[in-house]
Amino acid sequence: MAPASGRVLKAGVLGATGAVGQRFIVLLAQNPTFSIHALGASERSAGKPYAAAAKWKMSEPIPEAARSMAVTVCDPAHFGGCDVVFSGLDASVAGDIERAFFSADFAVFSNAKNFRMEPNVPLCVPVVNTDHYALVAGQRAAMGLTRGFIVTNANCSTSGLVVPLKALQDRFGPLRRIVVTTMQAISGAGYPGVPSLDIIDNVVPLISGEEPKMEAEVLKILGGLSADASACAPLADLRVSATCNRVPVIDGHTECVSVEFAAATPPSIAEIKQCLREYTCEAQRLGCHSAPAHAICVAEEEDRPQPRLDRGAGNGMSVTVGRIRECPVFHVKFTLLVHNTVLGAAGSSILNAEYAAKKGYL
Ligand SMILES: NC(=O)C1=CN([C@@H]2O[C@H](COP(=O)(O)OP(=O)(O)OC[C@H]3O[C@@H](n4cnc5c(N)ncnc54)[C@H](OP(=O)(O)O)[C@@H]3O)[C@@H](O)[C@H]2O)C=CC1
Ligand SMILES: N[C@@H](CC(=O)OP(=O)(O)O)C(=O)O
Repeated sequence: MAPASGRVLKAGVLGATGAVGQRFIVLLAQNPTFSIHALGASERSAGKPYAAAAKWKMSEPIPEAARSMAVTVCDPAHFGGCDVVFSGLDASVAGDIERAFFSADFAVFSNAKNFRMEPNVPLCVPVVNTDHYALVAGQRAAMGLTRGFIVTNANCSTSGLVVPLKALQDRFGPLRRIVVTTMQAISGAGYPGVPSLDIIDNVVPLISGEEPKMEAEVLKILGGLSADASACAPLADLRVSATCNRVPVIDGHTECVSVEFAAATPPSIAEIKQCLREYTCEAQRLGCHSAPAHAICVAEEEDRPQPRLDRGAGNGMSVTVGRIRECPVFHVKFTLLVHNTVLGAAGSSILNAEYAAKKGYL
């Protein structure tokens, strides 16, 4: 995809050495819209070549474009010339560092939780709610910025969940109640993450802070904006209950979902499957490079989706939905799979930035 400006955009990556940062490097090195221009991490990594600073965990080799680039601290002064800055920073430092970058007029695309629930910050899953970019104008006006803004992407489990929910909401009207139980991969906890003695041969029924995040983020993403587009307007009538578990899978979060529609007569299972198959989004229609051909892949096999078999769907940008069947308590239940570091993290940030480029925000 050529950006609106027709030139390749220079990208900086904050937190470039971490689990999400490494995924950014792999994806950006293959992306025609961006070139890798600057890499930032902590004082521990600063001054080292990227290959020495990152404990590389991707199955792809370290891209040549980044291998010998020097890592710097995350100071805007080191990111001059960047058209866009992607953040895979640890949440303990992301707030102050990301604020410093957008205050310095950089366009920031963040994976961290710190700004997600700010009313004037788009919490954008790029195959779901790119209409929330309308908030950017007010953000710039409020802060006196000309080029800078911040767009966040969602928690990795939220990112998968909202895709089929958006398709169902658009076609069949408001949803009333959602119950979701996740089985989340260990890469979601970053590196070194969960100790091996905790996770091998085991399931851990707690991911601290995850459940309230999911429950709140869904309402913001599926909601609208205020009439003057200055703030988001989260859904008020949808109730979401999440239970989150850590399982011994490397990549790919699996989620069991039950949905109740607000309508008295719910759609049939056949109508629901057709709706999910037919779902398309604006990023696809604009021809953004990272937009998957199918935002939702409907699996007909009775034992799918599975993380090892389905996490690569759409290069990690599709959500696979299977086991779609009637729910004796709510209306429908299904199982979905999302690649947590692609659509659930770096891939969404990159598609968000491709969308921003197409729409003239960059
Ligand atoms: N993993 C996932 O599936 C998802 C993660 N996220 C979010 O993305 C972010 C990154 O997660 P993840 O990659 O898993 O985490 P990691 O712990 O693997 O990586 C954290 C990164 O932050 C850097 N960092 C830590 N402290 C500092 C500091 N003081 N100054 C500058 N940089 C610092 C680290 O650099 P160094 O190597 O030098 O220490 C590293 O690059 C988090 O906010 C996380 O919540 C969101 C969705 C999904
Ligand atoms: N907590 C998620 C990953 C993550 O970091 O999410 P968040 O950015 O919402 O804190 C997981 O462990 O799988």
